[in-house]
Amino acid sequence: MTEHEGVADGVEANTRTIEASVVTDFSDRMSYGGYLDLPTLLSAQRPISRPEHHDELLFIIQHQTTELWLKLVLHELETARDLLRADELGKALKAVARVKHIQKTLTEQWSVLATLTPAEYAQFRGVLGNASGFQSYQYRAVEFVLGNKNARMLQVFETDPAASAMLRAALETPSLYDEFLRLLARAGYPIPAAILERDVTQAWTFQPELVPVFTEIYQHTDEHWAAYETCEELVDLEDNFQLWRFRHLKTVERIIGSKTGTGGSSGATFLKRALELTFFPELYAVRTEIPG
Ligand code: HEM
Ligand SMILES: N[C@@H](CC(=O)c1ccccc1NC=O)C(=O)O
Repeated sequence: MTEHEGVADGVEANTRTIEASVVTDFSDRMSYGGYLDLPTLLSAQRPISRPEHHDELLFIIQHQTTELWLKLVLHELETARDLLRADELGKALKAVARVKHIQKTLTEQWSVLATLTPAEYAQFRGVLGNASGFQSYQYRAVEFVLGNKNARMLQVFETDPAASAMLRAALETPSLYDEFLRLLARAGYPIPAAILERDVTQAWTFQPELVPVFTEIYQHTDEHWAAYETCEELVDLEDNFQLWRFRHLKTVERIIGSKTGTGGSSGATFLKRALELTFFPELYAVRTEIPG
């Protein structure tokens, strides 16, 4: 046993001796909480139910952690898109790999919220008014970067100039898929000019002329390895995105059944329709074309 400032510690006391070299004076130094701005972060959970409902904190933290991860997803996808524009394919794939791990974390995270029962949620759902995840501008920006553009989604942000400006920029910027196709064209792949010059503010729709291009890539993978690998990474992104949507739907069904949403939609029925949206339809169509 060792003695430290008169307090017994060590193995017997089941405490750890703090080494003398450990820094304790932060009057003039960067600290953990200072660097991370914890006072701001940890004062941003403000339940509004009165009397305060125990489970509202879970609800808030589930959403805030999702928004934090979405901030990083957006940052990485924008970087990946810019790297594709600069013909830096390897670096772009590195960013996509990180996004895939975040998506898995976000999908897993639904199990925490699923511990909220219908009766518990009903006790504070009323205070949410018309607030809804439908108004998540970061979620919408991620959909836009992946190519599912929809100018009508900007309507709900009319009273939020910063969110509107951010989303309008995302709407008007070529998507990750647009930049991949442009990269393929620069590398000599026969991507039709009309696709390369498309109005990038419109939602991507299925382009049958691309399927033979991808079929060639998928049938002769050795000759087209970089393109092939990128295609499969994009399919992973879409697959992961759909899994998140599916878990959202199933969590919603178990908590509010088929009630209408606070955002004004039909609820689960509306969310089910999102499962039919697709980012990279040609990369799924190519599967049908592989002989065998
Ligand atoms: C008790 C938990 C939840 C319920 C009951 C719920 C319910 C709903 C409903 C009914 C909608 C449709 C829009 C509406 O009319 O409100 C919706 C949309 C949405 N929610 Fe949730 N939600 C829950 C948790 C979450 C969480 C934790 C997130 C994470 C940020 C989230 C993100 C979204 C997004 C992004 C949309 C728009 C989806 C789309 O456009 O397809 N939701 N939610
Ligand atoms: N749309 C949900 C409410 C909801 O989940 C929500 C409310 C405020 C802030 C974020 C939310 N999350 C997802 O929609 C509902 O209808 O119960």
